[in-house]
Amino acid sequence: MPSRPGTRSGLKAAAPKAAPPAAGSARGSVAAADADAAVAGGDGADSNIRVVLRVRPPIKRELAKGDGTCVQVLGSQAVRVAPQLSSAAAAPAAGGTEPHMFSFDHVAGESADQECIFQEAGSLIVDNCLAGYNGCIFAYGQTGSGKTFTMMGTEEGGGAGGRADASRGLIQRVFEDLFGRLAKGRGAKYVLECSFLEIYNETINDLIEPSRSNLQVRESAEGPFVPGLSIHAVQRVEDVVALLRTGQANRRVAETNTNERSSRSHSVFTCWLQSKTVDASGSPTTRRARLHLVDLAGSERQKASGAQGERLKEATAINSSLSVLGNVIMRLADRQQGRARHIPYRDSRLTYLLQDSLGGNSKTCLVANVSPAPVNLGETLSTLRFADQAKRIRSQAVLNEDTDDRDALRREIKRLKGELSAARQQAGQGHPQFIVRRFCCCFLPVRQRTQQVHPSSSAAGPGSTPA
Ligand SMILES: Nc1ncnc2c1ncn2[C@@H]1O[C@H](COP(=O)(O)OP(=O)(O)OP(=O)(O)O)[C@@H](O)[C@H]1O
Repeated sequence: MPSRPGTRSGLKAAAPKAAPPAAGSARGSVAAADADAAVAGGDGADSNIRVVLRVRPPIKRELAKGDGTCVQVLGSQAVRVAPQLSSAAAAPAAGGTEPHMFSFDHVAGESADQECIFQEAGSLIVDNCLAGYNGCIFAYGQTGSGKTFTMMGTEEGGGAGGRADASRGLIQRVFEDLFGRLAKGRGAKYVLECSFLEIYNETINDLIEPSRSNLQVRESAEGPFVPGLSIHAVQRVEDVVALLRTGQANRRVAETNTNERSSRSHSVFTCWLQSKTVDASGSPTTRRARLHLVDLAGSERQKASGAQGERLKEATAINSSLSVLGNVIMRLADRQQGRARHIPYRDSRLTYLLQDSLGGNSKTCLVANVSPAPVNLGETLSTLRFADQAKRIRSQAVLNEDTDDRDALRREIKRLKGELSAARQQAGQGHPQFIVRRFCCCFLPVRQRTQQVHPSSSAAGPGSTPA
């Protein structure tokens, strides 16, 4: 089983409701992790958060207004933002203020398709995951900037389903790549399990089994986890798509002035992978990785979104948790420059749950989404500043790998056999009690030794602490 706190705490892996695994077993024994590919993948333990910027095309409403654009993509890594830039003209319009320049690992313009975003944001994370590193991809940006489009694709319910559909999202593509790579393996085994939750008004709810609501975050040696969350074994991409559909259907979505289908909660799709490979000499290696795929709710200005009542309450919770996220990122970036900083992870459920992915044991990629419309200039600049700070954060991912060193085991067996044969020889010369004592002294704690080998001994009285 993958090393995940839910398993260790005794939580049983729930059977996937939407897509039962192939008959008999929850384990993926049909395919194998390709050890060579897994080892070759990954980019080492230390790396900065990778930042990919995606500028979505103008939507109908924005085109109808005819305001042009405020974002200009300059090559594959730079972007310029100014109050009014037409996509044809490079210079800011007359009276425009100084443009703001930003650079990122990759900048995807309006024409970039979903596959391009997968190649830039997902592919390396899959490499790292197979190599045994935890990973996280999170989509950030103002409401209506394209986060859900990026992560889930267009079809309602998550992922477009058909593999030929070009609009399927990043999460589906990550699993297509992952399963494809696992299937190329030779003889090794893997186990893949997933969960899907939302953080709505600071409450954690299970998106696959909605009766599991108001869940808590706990910490374990392997990072934060959510006890009580249902966990589902998956064996093929279709299982993942079914989970995404079920979860998206249960996620809170509502119409606002700025987005017809605005996500009112943060969603976190998590998968745990454990793969076991055997090298040419017969030595097995087990690798584990946890991958968070996060579609954040978008920041919104009350005036623009027209939120009232329940919508306003949601917007306030969204904005406040995003503000904690911004604060965490700012402080982590400060810390990178040598300034001592307390990181307020516990100020929101989102940052508490994702603390490992933000400043710790994870390979993380941020997909920052922006709208090109001049009316969104303020929000676009704020997203770009957030992304600019995120790219300065360096995480130290830990390789989750166990290698059984057969040679070492053989040497140990040989040594123990030698000791046993020496003890036998001595036994021929001494009293049998001596052998029993010698054996017990090796394997029992002092107190038990005293009581079992010398039941009448008073050297260790009741209540005394073993040495
Ligand atoms: N790259 C893109 N190409 C075409 N259409 C896009 C693209 N990105 C977003 N859209 C469209 O823009 C609209 C808003 O996108 P989406 O719902 O993904 O935004 P969001 O950031 O998730 O918003 P919210 O935070 O309110 O949930 C949708 O109609 C979506 O189809």
